[in-house]
Amino acid sequence: MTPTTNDHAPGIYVGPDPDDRLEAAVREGGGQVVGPDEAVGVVFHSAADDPAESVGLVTDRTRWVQLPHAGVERWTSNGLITTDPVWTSAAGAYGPQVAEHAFALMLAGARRLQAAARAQTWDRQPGRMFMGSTVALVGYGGIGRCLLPMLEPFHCRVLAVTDSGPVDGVERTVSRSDYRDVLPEADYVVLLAALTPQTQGMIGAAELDLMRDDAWLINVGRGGLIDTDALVDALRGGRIGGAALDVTDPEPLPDGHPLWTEPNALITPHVANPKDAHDAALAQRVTDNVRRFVNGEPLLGVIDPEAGF
Ligand SMILES: NC(=O)C1=CN([C@@H]2O[C@H](COP(=O)(O)OP(=O)(O)OC[C@H]3O[C@@H](n4cnc5c(N)ncnc54)[C@H](O)[C@@H]3O)[C@@H](O)[C@H]2O)C=CC1
Ligand SMILES: O=C(O)C(=O)COP(=O)(O)O
Repeated sequence: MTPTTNDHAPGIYVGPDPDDRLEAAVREGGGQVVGPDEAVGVVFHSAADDPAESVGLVTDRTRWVQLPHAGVERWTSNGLITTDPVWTSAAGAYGPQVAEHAFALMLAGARRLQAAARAQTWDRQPGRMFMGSTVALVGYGGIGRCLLPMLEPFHCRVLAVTDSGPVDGVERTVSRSDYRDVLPEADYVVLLAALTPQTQGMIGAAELDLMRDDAWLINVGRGGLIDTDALVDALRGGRIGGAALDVTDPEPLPDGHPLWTEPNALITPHVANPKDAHDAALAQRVTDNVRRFVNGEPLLGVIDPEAGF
């Protein structure tokens, strides 16, 4: 650890294990790296996987805690998030890589890549064009904002579910409580919402029935947004076109689970945020937020304990 020369820089603890890259990110933002007892800021890196254990590192001196995840349901559901100290997530920081993965899953569904990869025989069943599709973005946060411009060259008609008002470049915006309205229209329903008590199981049997029978359900948010048993039934009954999921419930998806073998299901094992891209984006978020903390400016990704994200 290189000692900082500025004694007035706020003390930030990076833990629970040392992490050279994040310590460098703290110094880059104008903080100094200190032990947990002296720290006014705490930065947890991706190894901080046990909320209950990690929360013991937050002390009476702590004024700010940075989590490494965009989705923080494991922390909010334990009631560990407060407004004092303020807690921040990495919401939005992983937008480019996760949006790219969501885009890949849509194209794979359109072009039947999951079927071709499994076929092992010259079975010439064509896919379809993605160009000109109707895409519903269910949740419009950091990932949604990165996905929208990727759809533009494909001349997609985009519907967005958000309570933040009309979105530029989107044909129609509906409020969160009306999200079911977009389901019958979409060729691709893309789940990008945080997992909260309101969004848990938001896609169940009734919502799958609202979807077109050739529509694909894409999930890069959290597995718990979908009722998995209802999805398996809908796929078996041909009630939707297919499902491409980077996140599942349960997760990890156990070997032998029906989703592994459903012909129109495509599973990637929570890899939308590759490690190199994750680490670089988290370091940048830490630098940005330390700089804001030093300057008394609003932090990025402040978690609302009531809303759950
Ligand atoms: N597959 C992966 O590797 C990754 C998954 N994620 C997941 O994606 C989620 C979104 O990430 P970001 O866009 O960065 O976070 P974000 O916090 O910027 O966006 C979350 C969005 O959820 C929306 N939302 C909340 N309640 C809703 C409701 N009832 N109906 C519709 N939308 C609702 C919010 O309006 C917000 O726009 C995260 O919460 C996380 O669970 C994030 C990063 C990587
Ligand atoms: O940040 C998130 O919410 C993610 O899903 C990214 O993956 P992780 O939870 O860091 O393994």
